[in-house]
Amino acid sequence: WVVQHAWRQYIIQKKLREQGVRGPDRSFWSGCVREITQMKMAGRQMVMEIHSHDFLERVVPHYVKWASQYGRTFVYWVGQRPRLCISDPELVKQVLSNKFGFYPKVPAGPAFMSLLGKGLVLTEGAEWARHKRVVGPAFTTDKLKSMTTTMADCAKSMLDNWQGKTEVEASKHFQELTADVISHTAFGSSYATGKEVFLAQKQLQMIVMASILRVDFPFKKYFHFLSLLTLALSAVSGRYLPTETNLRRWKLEKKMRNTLMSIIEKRLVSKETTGYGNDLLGLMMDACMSGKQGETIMTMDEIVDECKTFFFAGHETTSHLLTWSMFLLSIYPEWQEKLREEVIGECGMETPEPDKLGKLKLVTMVLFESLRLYCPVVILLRTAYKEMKLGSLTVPKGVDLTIPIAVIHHSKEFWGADVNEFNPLRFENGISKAATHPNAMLAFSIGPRACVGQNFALLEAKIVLCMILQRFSFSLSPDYKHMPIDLIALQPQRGLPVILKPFHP
Ligand code: HEM
Repeated sequence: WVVQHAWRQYIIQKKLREQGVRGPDRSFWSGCVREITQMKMAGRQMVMEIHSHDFLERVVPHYVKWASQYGRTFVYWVGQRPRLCISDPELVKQVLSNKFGFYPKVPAGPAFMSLLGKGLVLTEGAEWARHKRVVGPAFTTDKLKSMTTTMADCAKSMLDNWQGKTEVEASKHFQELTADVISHTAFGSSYATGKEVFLAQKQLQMIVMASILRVDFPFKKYFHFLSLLTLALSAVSGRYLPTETNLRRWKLEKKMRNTLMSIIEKRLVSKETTGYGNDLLGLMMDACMSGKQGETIMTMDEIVDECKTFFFAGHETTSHLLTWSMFLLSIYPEWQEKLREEVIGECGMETPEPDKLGKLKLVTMVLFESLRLYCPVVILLRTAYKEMKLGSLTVPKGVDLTIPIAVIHHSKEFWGADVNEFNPLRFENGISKAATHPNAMLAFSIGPRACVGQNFALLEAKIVLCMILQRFSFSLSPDYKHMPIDLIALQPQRGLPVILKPFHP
């Protein structure tokens, strides 16, 4: 096994080197993981100036260092796996737009699998297409419009809670709000039971995050000598041994599954009288049962996994979009004013209606600029299913491809000299004209695997921002520390404390 791996690594490295692709030194077992961890740990000590949006040295220091040493396309190793970093949007487009599945996602580890299940995010090929047929219809424009009132109601209860307060930790409130929205829109009247699933998933996520941050080898200090043994042990204990963490994980997984199954079974019983319901779950169940000749398109277990996927993919990312937008509007009060004027001009002090939301051009531009500067998803990973031609490169089979979204979003080459400045007007003529390459904006990814929930997220963020602007003016608290960190998604390491003042027109 060792010889086979060593040979494979040698061949891949040789093929890439012959094409001029270079990269840092690596150890056979851990690749470049130690160096990456050290650089990231050092990055985490940095506190940035509030108006500086160039967080790459802090969040992805290894890309900055290696791109400056080896050029924009370089190779590094994570354990046994080679990762080819590509940050040219033309190459990125070729990878993400491939319709034949030649660049599938890198297989998820057991921790992510337990968080998301085999839902839309983690499936491939025919299985993915089957899921997409069921999930896609739940996100059409009409279906989204019908969710506007629910979203506004959830935002209203958060803002009622802000009433009378002079300071709030906004990121915490946004996490609760987006969880509320997804629980309501996914489960409608079964919202309270649905929220239990969400709470279990949150705890599961803590376990996953802890395992990402902790390099947990039993004999860490003898790592060099016992690396094979320790890797094998940690792989086995990570998955199968009844360690304290695994026991907690299994218990939470069971709780999530049982709760979701009970909601689904109730819907099956009430189908004859009330139908499956008009929420995301109901729409999925409807699409699922309406196959040709009554055939079932997805099993109950698959619907359970899809619900987990919505929760996970749908609430964290959107809450960070809201957090970073609020941060930016706090430090650029002139933009806060412009947006308030636009919102009040279109919607007055009323709850925003779907047709009015479409007219809020400045709000949309600010959300895009926020997604560009502080993209919640920092990198995408794919793998070459077979030897592939990519631009002038031949990518050997089995090489993983890293697409560093944050690096592309902060590249002068595509966004111009003001790349690290907050300039929403760059989106005046739409996303495809904002940069020198039409696909330089990758916050929701592109191609067949692009985010299915992007319109949901933008709608929710618009409604919430509008309602905040109608009721409050806000600025950063002196306690805020500008420390963006990538913990599954990009977020402020110490939250976002903001000072609130009631707004009266
Ligand atoms: C600001 C908010 C959001 C951002 C920045 C975001 C970003 C992304 C990105 C970059 C991907 C591609 C991941 C990859 O290829 O590895 C993705 C996929 C996905 N997102 Fe989102 N997302 C957001 C909100 C949502 C919401 C609200 C939902 C659902 C309610 C959602 C559901 C999904 C799903 C199911 C996929 C997988 C699609 C597929 O593979 O076909 N996302 N998202």
